[in-house]
Amino acid sequence: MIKKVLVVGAGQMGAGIAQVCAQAGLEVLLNDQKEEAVQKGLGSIDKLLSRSVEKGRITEEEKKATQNRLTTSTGLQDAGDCDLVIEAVVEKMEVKKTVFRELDGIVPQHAILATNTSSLAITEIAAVTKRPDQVIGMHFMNPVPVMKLVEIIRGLQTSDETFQAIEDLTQRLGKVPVSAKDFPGFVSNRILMPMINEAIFAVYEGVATVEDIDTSMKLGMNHPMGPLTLADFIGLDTCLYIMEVLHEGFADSKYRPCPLLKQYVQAGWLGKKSGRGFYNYDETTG
Ligand SMILES: CC(=O)CC(=O)SCCNC(=O)CCNC(=O)[C@H](O)C(C)(C)COP(=O)(O)OP(=O)(O)OC[C@H]1O[C@@H](n2cnc3c(N)ncnc32)[C@H](O)[C@@H]1OP(=O)(O)O
Ligand SMILES: NC(=O)C1=CN([C@@H]2O[C@H](COP(=O)(O)OP(=O)(O)OC[C@H]3O[C@@H](n4cnc5c(N)ncnc54)[C@H](OP(=O)(O)O)[C@@H]3O)[C@@H](O)[C@H]2O)C=CC1
Repeated sequence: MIKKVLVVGAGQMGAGIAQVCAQAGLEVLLNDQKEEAVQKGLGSIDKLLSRSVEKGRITEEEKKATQNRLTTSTGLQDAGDCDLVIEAVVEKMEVKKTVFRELDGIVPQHAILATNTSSLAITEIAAVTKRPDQVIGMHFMNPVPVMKLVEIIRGLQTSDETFQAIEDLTQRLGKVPVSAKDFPGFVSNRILMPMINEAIFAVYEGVATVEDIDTSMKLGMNHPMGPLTLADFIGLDTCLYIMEVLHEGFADSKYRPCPLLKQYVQAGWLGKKSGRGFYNYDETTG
C-alpha cells in the first residue's frame, strides 16, 4: 500500500499532483531544486484549497489536514522512506534520466518510480535504473485537481504488480485510469498536440487571427478552451518538446513543429507561466 510519496518538480503539474495526493490522505513531499519554486507550488495549492473551502466542498479543518500532510523538500535524498516518487520536471529526456538515476540509489527497494512525462519513452527512462520493472508512466492532465483522466503507460519491463499499484492509486485519487502503450505521445498527446500545432500553423500562415482560431474551436467544436489558449495554458515549451518527441519518434514530417512555436519558445514566450504566449497575461488576468 502506497502511503508516502515524493513529487519531483513543483511546477504547475507537480503542485497539482502533490495536492490531489495529499487530499487523498497520502503523506506528500513536494520537491524542487529551489526553495522558491517549492514555496510557489505550496502557494498555488493554498489558493485552490481556500477556494474549495469557500465553495463548501471541503471544511477549513480538511484544508488544514491536507496541508499538514504536505512537506517541502529541496533534495532528492528525502525520498529515502517513500513508497512512490512521481516525477514532474521539464519534458527533457536527459533531465528525467538524471533524476531517475539518482532516485534509484535513494528510494527503498520496494518503491515505484513514476513519471508524469507527456510523451517520452518510459522504457528508455526505466533503463537507467536497476528496477525497470518498477518504473511506469503516470500521466495526469492539467489542471490536475479538475481533470479526471490519468493515462498509465507501461514500459517494456514494467511489472503487473507495478501497473496494479498505480491503477489502484489512480482510483484512490478519484481519477479514471486508462492504459496506453509506450509509443511517442501515448494516446492523449498524439491526438491533442498535432491539433495545437496545426492551430499554430494557421496563425503562422495568417489564415485567421489568434482569437478567431480559438473561437472556431470553442463555438464550432465545443472545446472548453481554444487550441491557442490551451497551448498557452500547457506551456509552449512543453508543447514544443512534445512535438519534437513525436517528430523524432515517428520520423514522420506530419509532426514537424511549427517554426512559430519554436520562435516563441526561443523568445521566452512560454504562455501563461511566463506572462506571454499567444495572449498576454498580467497579474490581474493571470
Ligand atoms: C500536455 C499534456 O501532457 C496533457 C494535458 O494536460 S493537455 C491539457 C488538458 N486540459 C484541458 O484540455 C483543459 C481544457 N480546459 C478546461 O477543461 C476548462 O477550461 C477548465 C477546467 C480549465 C476551466 O473551466 P472553465 O469552466 O472554463 O472555467 P472556470 O469556471 O473558471 O473553472 C471551472 C473549475 O475549474 C477550476 N480551475 C480552473 N482553472 C484551474 C486551474 N488552473 N487549477 C485548478 N483548478 C482550476 C476552477 O476553480 C473551477 O472550479 P470551481 O468553480 O468549481 O471552484
Ligand atoms: N503542462 C501541462 O499541461 C502538462 C505537463 N505534463 C508534464 O509534466 C512535466 C512538468 O510540466 P509542468 O509542470 O508543466 O512544467 P513547469 O515548467 O511548470 O514545472 C517544472 C518544474 O520542474 C522543475 N525542475 C526542472 N528540473 C528539475 C530537477 N532536476 N529537479 C527538480 N525540479 C526540477 C522546474 O524548476 P525550474 O523552473 O527552476 O527549472 C519547475 O519548477 C513535464 O514532463 C510535462 O511534459 C504532463 C501533463 C500536462
